[in-house]
Order: sequence, then C-alpha cells, then structure tokens
Amino acid sequence: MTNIASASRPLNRSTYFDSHRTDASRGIRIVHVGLGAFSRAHQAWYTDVVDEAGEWGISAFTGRNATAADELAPQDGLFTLIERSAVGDSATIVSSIVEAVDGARLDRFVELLAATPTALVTLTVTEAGYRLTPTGEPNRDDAAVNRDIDWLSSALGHVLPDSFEGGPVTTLGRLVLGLHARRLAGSGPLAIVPCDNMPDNGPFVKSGVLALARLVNAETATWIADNVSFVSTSVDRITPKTTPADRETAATLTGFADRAPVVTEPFRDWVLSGEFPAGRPAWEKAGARFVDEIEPFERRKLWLLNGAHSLLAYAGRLRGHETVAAAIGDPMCLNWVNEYWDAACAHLGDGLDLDAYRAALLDRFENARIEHRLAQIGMEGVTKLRVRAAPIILAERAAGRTGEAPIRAIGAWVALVMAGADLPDAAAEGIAAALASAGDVLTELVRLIDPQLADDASVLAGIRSVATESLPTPA
Ligand SMILES: NC(=O)c1ccc[n+]([C@@H]2O[C@H](COP(=O)([O-])OP(=O)(O)OC[C@H]3O[C@@H](n4cnc5c(N)ncnc54)[C@H](O)[C@@H]3O)[C@@H](O)[C@H]2O)c1
Ligand SMILES: O=P(O)(O)OC[C@@H](O)[C@@H](O)[C@H](O)[C@H](O)CO
Repeated sequence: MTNIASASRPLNRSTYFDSHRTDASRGIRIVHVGLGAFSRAHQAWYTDVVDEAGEWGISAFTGRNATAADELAPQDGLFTLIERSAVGDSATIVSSIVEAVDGARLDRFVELLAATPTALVTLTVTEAGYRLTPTGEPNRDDAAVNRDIDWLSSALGHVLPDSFEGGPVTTLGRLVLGLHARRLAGSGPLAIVPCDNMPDNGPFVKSGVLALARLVNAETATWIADNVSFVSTSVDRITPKTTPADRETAATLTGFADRAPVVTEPFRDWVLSGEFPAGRPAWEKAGARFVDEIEPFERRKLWLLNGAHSLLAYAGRLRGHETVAAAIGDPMCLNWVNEYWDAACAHLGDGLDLDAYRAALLDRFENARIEHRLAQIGMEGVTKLRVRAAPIILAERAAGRTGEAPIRAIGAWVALVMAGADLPDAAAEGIAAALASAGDVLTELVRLIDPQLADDASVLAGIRSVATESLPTPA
C-alpha cells in the first residue's frame, strides 16, 4: 500500500488542476452547514457532477468543531470520494467545495448569507443538531438554545452588530442571524434545504427557524416567512466514518495525499420537493428527482433503510455484532429485519416497488467492504427511534396488531441503555433522569422516545419482554 507521506503529491487546486483540467473557479452560490462525510458523498458530489459551467461553488461550514475545515482548507476544499462496491474501489476528486470554514466564523457565514448570489443553504447537522422538540419548537431545556435566544434578542436590530463575539452557537441560531443580515441587505429570497434523516424535514426546520426568529426579531420572522423556501428532501447514500486506512486507499488510487477522503457506496438517491426562488444546480442531471409529494419516498427510506439500521444497531449489537454487514449475515438478525420490513410495508401504500426496494437494501447491507459501524448508527437513539420505529409501532397498534417487530428495536435500545452501554445521545440528561426515576425506569425511557408508546400497556409489555430477555453485552 502507498505511504501517503512519501509517495503522494499534496492535494490542492494548483496540483490537481495543473494535471487534470482547468479550474472552473466556481463562484459561491451554496452555503452548506455540517461539513461531515455524508454531505461530501452526496450534495457535494451531485453538485460537482452537474455544474459544468462552474456556477455553483459551495462554501462549507463545520457544525460543532473546526476539524473538517482544518483538514480541507489546505486542500482548497478538494477531497477524494472513494466509491466502494462489493468488488472494488474507484476514486473521484470532488471540487465543488471551494472553501471549508470553521462554523464559528460567523463573520464569513453572515457575509455569505447576505450576498445576493447565495441561492441555497444546505444542511446536514444530524437530527439532534436542530435542537428542536418533536413538534418543531426550539428546545428551551437546551442551555445553548436559550443562550442564543438571549444574544440574538439583544443583537438583532436595524443594523448588524459591530461584532459577533459571543454570537450564536446553534445551527438555527446562526441561520436566523444570517437571514436577518440578508433581510437588511435586501438580497432577496433563497432556499434552505435540510438533508438530514427526518420526516418532513423542510416544514420541520421551517417551524423551528420561524419559532426562533419570532422570539428574537418579529420583522425578520415575517421576512423569513415571506422570502425563504424550506425544501423537503429524502437523501440516501450509505457513508461510514472515514478511517486511517481510507487515506491510504485514496493515495493509492489517485496519487494525491488526501487528509480527508470519504468512502461511500455506489448507490445514491435524492428526492426533493419545494421551491428554489433563487435557482439551483441541475441536480436532476445526476439523477435527483423533484416531486410534488415527497412523503411516500421519505417514509419508505426512513422506515425501511434507517429503521432496519437502528434495529441492527441495538439488537445486532446485543448479538455481539459490530457492523451492518456482520449483523445482516446473522440469520436471526436477518429474520428480525424481514419482520420489521413486513410491519413497515403494511403502512407504506402502493406503487413504491417495495419488493425491489427491500431486495436492493439487502444487497447494500451485505456489502461487507463498507464498514458501517453499528456504534455510529446507534448514536442519538432517542431522536432516531422516534421517527424510525415509533410510527410503525403506532400504525401496527392502530391496525390491531402487537407491533412486535418494531418494538424489538426499542426493546434492544432499552436493554443497552439499562446496561450502561456507550450510546452518545443529545438526550443524555433525560436518559439519566429516566434511569434515576423513582417510578418505572423502562416506562420513563420509552416516554423520551414517544409518550404515546409509554401510555400503551401492551407496547410497554413487549418492550419489557425484549429488554429483560436480552443479554446485554459489555459497553
Ligand atoms: N452518513 C450517512 O450514511 C448519511 C446518509 C443519509 C443522511 N445522512 C444525514 O447526514 C447527517 C450527518 O451524517 P455524516 O455521516 O455526515 O456525519 P458526520 O459525523 O460525518 O458529520 C456530522 C456533521 O454535523 C455536525 N454536527 C453534529 N452534531 C451537531 C450539532 N449538535 N450541532 C451542529 N452541528 C452538528 C458535525 O459537526 C458535522 O459537521 C446524519 O445525521 C443524517 O441525518 C447521513
Ligand atoms: O446518519 P444517521 O446517524 O442519521 O443514521 C445512520 C444511518 O442509518 C444512516 O446514515 C444511513 O446510512 C443513511 O441514511 C443511508 O442513506
């Protein structure tokens, strides 16, 4: 294997474009927040493929810390995308990100949101990163949300503040600040495009942004309601966390030393619904679909792919597995996944080609060359199970059935939580309070996911039976 330090050239615009093609020097028209692996394998790739005229450069901001910007800035935003199929790897260098910026750089963020050419803000900050309640309100139990509300309430006026010192740290707080600046600059409408795995993500984020804006500046809230389009999306491309070995693979495939390559599967899908008042790249040329009614696609993906992922993340982990491919290779887990899919499919409606979708999903899960770790998928269980498992259980109960298959996912999560497994979660305080409850701990844990489930004695009995019969593995 190539040693990247000694045998590869540095990766940046001058080394890459000298040897490959002319740099289109794209102007920035897209601001992205949440510079993680997925956004690079998905939105950055789609934009790169279709932007032949070099009109749609991306300024990508990190979400929580500067690491991704520190890695990508010396590479001028370039990175290697390794497509990993069951039989081999291929690599492309993606150049649509023209600057990678620390999310704390509010000056740059505000400047770009206020700039007329900026037409889109795309987001991949994780489901929990929106810091919203299940009904789409800013979570006032979250200290960072309250801090941002205080700062924005005092800072947003008829002119922009002189300094952003102590300014917002949350994604929606930063967005409201940027949109306020855009209103003051008179730069016109734009679209916000959340690309996280949440149902109805456009209206959900709209509700959170508007609620936050109303708390801090009524005129900006009205301007947002009139000028900002919130697009709903269903996004799909399995993209695990990058490993040190992936850097070696990138160097071997391209000859460039890339500090931050991304590995992804060949499959990709993007369904979008909503208006783009300031234009957009022709993503459909790379296969994106623009639809009027997104819900069926969204639910199919969230319930079948993400639901099965969460089931494997907890029940598979209890069986001692570490990756999706290992878990789906276990006949017991495979059977649980099929039962889960049967339950979900009963509520997904017609015309979605569910048999073919399930077969393709199995192939994707079985791709053992994609090392998708169950520990990564298992993070943020409260928010994820709320949208991936709870709706199927409720639909099954309404149809007069027990909901045993999706109940298994929550039961396995409860077993792991009660065994003290390492499961990072933004709801950690709520989980700790539930574990310390003088009442029934299991009921309180389930209540965090969905109060309706905690009020159903049959569901609780099902979850209890899974949780107590499971043999928790060590954390
Ligand atoms: N990885 C995938 O296969 C995949 C596929 C489809 C959709 N997604 C969506 O993309 C999201 C990100 O996935 P990823 O693989 O890029 O993860 P990642 O860990 O590589 O990146 C996550 C990004 O979100 C930011 N972030 C995390 N928590 C945050 C918070 N509380 N506030 C603000 N920013 C925060 C991080 O700083 C980082 O920029 C997922 O949560 C999911 O909703 C991922
Ligand atoms: O990315 P998360 O953390 O929301 O969920 C983990 C996986 O289920 C998810 O990343 C899938 O791999 C992805 O949604 C496939 O498109």
